Amino acid sequence: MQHIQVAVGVIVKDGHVLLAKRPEHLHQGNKWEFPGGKIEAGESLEQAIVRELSEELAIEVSQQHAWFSLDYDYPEKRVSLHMSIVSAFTGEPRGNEGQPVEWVAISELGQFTFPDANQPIIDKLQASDWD
Ligand SMILES: Nc1nc2c([nH]c(=O)n2[C@@H]2O[C@H](COP(=O)(O)OP(=O)(O)OP(=O)(O)O)[C@@H](O)[C@H]2O)c(=O)[nH]1
Ligand SMILES: [Mg+2]
Repeated sequence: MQHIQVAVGVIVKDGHVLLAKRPEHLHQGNKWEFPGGKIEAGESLEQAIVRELSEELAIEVSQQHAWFSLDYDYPEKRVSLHMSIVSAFTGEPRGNEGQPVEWVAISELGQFTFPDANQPIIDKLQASDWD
Protein backbone atom coordinates (compact mmCIF):
# COMPACT_ATOMS: atom_id res chain seq x y z
CA MET A 1 0.00 0.00 0.00
CA GLN A 2 1.10 3.56 -0.66
CA HIS A 3 2.62 5.15 2.47
CA ILE A 4 3.15 8.91 2.56
CA GLN A 5 4.77 11.22 5.08
CA VAL A 6 2.76 14.40 5.62
CA ALA A 7 3.75 17.70 7.25
CA VAL A 8 0.76 19.17 9.09
CA GLY A 9 0.86 22.81 10.22
CA VAL A 10 -1.12 23.60 13.36
CA ILE A 11 -1.11 27.40 13.41
CA VAL A 12 -2.14 28.56 16.87
CA LYS A 13 -2.99 32.17 17.71
CA ASP A 14 -5.08 33.57 20.58
CA GLY A 15 -6.87 30.29 21.26
CA HIS A 16 -7.70 29.80 17.58
CA VAL A 17 -6.29 27.55 14.85
CA LEU A 18 -6.24 28.09 11.12
CA LEU A 19 -8.24 25.60 9.05
CA ALA A 20 -8.38 25.25 5.28
CA LYS A 21 -11.03 23.46 3.26
CA ARG A 22 -9.74 20.63 1.05
CA PRO A 23 -10.83 20.91 -2.58
CA GLU A 24 -13.61 18.49 -3.45
CA HIS A 25 -11.62 16.49 -6.03
CA LEU A 26 -8.79 15.57 -3.60
CA HIS A 27 -8.48 12.64 -1.19
CA GLN A 28 -10.77 13.38 1.81
CA GLY A 29 -12.19 16.28 -0.25
CA ASN A 30 -14.49 18.99 1.13
CA LYS A 31 -13.33 18.36 4.68
CA TRP A 32 -11.48 20.90 6.81
CA GLU A 33 -7.78 20.27 7.31
CA PHE A 34 -4.68 21.72 8.80
CA PRO A 35 -2.61 23.21 5.98
CA GLY A 36 0.30 21.06 4.83
CA GLY A 37 1.21 18.28 2.48
CA LYS A 38 3.65 15.59 1.53
CA ILE A 39 7.21 15.81 2.81
CA GLU A 40 9.51 15.65 -0.20
CA ALA A 41 12.62 13.51 -0.43
CA GLY A 42 15.50 15.00 1.55
CA GLU A 43 13.27 17.51 3.31
CA SER A 44 12.90 17.87 7.09
CA LEU A 45 9.50 18.37 8.71
CA GLU A 46 10.37 22.01 9.39
CA GLN A 47 11.38 22.60 5.78
CA ALA A 48 8.21 20.96 4.49
CA ILE A 49 6.08 23.15 6.77
CA VAL A 50 7.79 26.33 5.54
CA ARG A 51 7.35 25.30 1.90
CA GLU A 52 3.76 24.06 2.15
CA LEU A 53 2.49 27.05 4.15
CA SER A 54 4.18 29.40 1.71
CA GLU A 55 2.55 27.57 -1.24
CA GLU A 56 -0.90 27.14 0.28
CA LEU A 57 -1.31 30.25 2.48
CA ALA A 58 1.36 32.70 1.30
CA ILE A 59 2.78 33.12 4.79
CA GLU A 60 6.37 32.87 5.99
CA VAL A 61 6.72 30.65 9.06
CA SER A 62 9.22 32.07 11.55
CA GLN A 63 8.63 29.88 14.63
CA GLN A 64 7.55 26.25 14.83
CA HIS A 65 8.21 23.11 16.82
CA ALA A 66 7.48 19.45 16.17
CA TRP A 67 4.50 18.33 18.28
CA PHE A 68 3.63 14.64 17.71
CA SER A 69 3.06 12.14 14.92
CA LEU A 70 0.42 9.56 14.13
CA ASP A 71 -0.15 6.81 11.57
CA TYR A 72 -3.51 6.13 9.98
CA ASP A 73 -4.66 3.61 7.40
CA TYR A 74 -7.17 4.85 4.87
CA PRO A 75 -8.61 2.11 2.66
CA GLU A 76 -6.40 3.28 -0.21
CA LYS A 77 -3.25 4.50 1.54
CA ARG A 78 -1.34 4.76 4.80
CA VAL A 79 -0.45 8.24 6.05
CA SER A 80 2.03 9.29 8.69
CA LEU A 81 1.00 12.74 9.87
CA HIS A 82 3.74 14.82 11.51
CA MET A 83 2.30 17.79 13.35
CA SER A 84 4.21 21.03 13.86
CA ILE A 85 2.93 23.84 16.05
CA VAL A 86 3.42 27.14 14.21
CA SER A 87 3.59 29.96 16.73
CA ALA A 88 4.85 32.84 14.60
CA PHE A 89 4.67 33.81 10.94
CA THR A 90 4.64 36.87 8.74
CA GLY A 91 2.00 37.75 6.18
CA GLU A 92 -1.77 37.38 6.22
CA PRO A 93 -2.92 33.79 5.53
CA ARG A 94 -5.11 33.44 2.45
CA GLY A 95 -6.17 30.47 0.37
CA ASN A 96 -3.46 30.74 -2.27
CA GLU A 97 -5.02 27.87 -4.21
CA GLY A 98 -8.56 29.25 -3.93
CA GLN A 99 -9.44 27.22 -0.83
CA PRO A 100 -11.49 28.80 1.99
CA VAL A 101 -9.46 29.40 5.16
CA GLU A 102 -10.84 30.22 8.59
CA TRP A 103 -9.59 30.95 12.12
CA VAL A 104 -11.58 28.69 14.43
CA ALA A 105 -11.71 28.73 18.23
CA ILE A 106 -10.15 25.53 19.58
CA SER A 107 -13.27 25.03 21.71
CA GLU A 108 -15.41 25.00 18.53
CA LEU A 109 -13.44 22.45 16.52
CA GLY A 110 -16.15 19.86 17.21
CA GLN A 111 -18.41 21.61 14.70
CA PHE A 112 -16.11 20.89 11.74
CA THR A 113 -15.65 17.74 9.66
CA PHE A 114 -12.01 16.62 9.36
CA PRO A 115 -10.25 13.82 7.52
CA ASP A 116 -10.74 10.55 9.39
CA ALA A 117 -7.14 10.51 10.64
CA ASN A 118 -7.47 13.83 12.47
CA GLN A 119 -9.44 13.00 15.62
CA PRO A 120 -6.36 12.62 17.89
CA ILE A 121 -5.16 16.07 16.77
CA ILE A 122 -8.48 17.65 17.76
CA ASP A 123 -8.47 15.78 21.07
CA LYS A 124 -4.95 16.92 21.92
CA LEU A 125 -5.65 20.52 20.92
CA GLN A 126 -8.69 20.62 23.18
CA ALA A 127 -6.79 18.99 26.07
CA SER A 128 -3.93 21.52 25.98
CA ASP A 129 -3.65 24.96 27.50
CA TRP A 130 -2.65 27.49 24.83
CA ASP A 131 -2.24 30.67 26.90
N1 LIG B 1 -2.63 18.67 4.77
C1 LIG B 1 -3.29 17.77 5.47
N2 LIG B 1 -3.36 16.49 5.01
C2 LIG B 1 -4.05 15.62 5.75
C3 LIG B 1 -4.69 15.98 6.99
N3 LIG B 1 -5.30 14.88 7.50
C4 LIG B 1 -5.10 13.85 6.63
O1 LIG B 1 -5.52 12.70 6.74
N4 LIG B 1 -4.33 14.29 5.55
C5 LIG B 1 -3.96 13.45 4.41
O2 LIG B 1 -2.59 13.64 4.11
C6 LIG B 1 -2.37 13.47 2.68
C7 LIG B 1 -1.44 14.59 2.15
O3 LIG B 1 -2.15 15.72 1.83
P1 LIG B 1 -2.07 16.71 0.61
O4 LIG B 1 -3.06 16.33 -0.43
O5 LIG B 1 -2.29 18.02 1.27
O6 LIG B 1 -0.63 16.66 -0.02
P2 LIG B 1 0.01 17.84 -0.85
O7 LIG B 1 -0.40 19.17 -0.27
O8 LIG B 1 1.47 17.54 -0.94
O9 LIG B 1 -0.71 17.81 -2.23
P3 LIG B 1 -0.44 17.08 -3.60
O10 LIG B 1 -1.27 15.82 -3.53
O11 LIG B 1 -1.00 18.05 -4.60
O12 LIG B 1 1.03 16.83 -3.73
C8 LIG B 1 -3.75 13.41 2.04
O13 LIG B 1 -4.03 12.08 1.71
C9 LIG B 1 -4.68 13.88 3.14
O14 LIG B 1 -5.93 13.24 3.04
C10 LIG B 1 -4.60 17.32 7.45
O15 LIG B 1 -5.12 17.72 8.50
N5 LIG B 1 -3.89 18.18 6.65
MG1 LIG C 1 -1.81 20.11 0.95
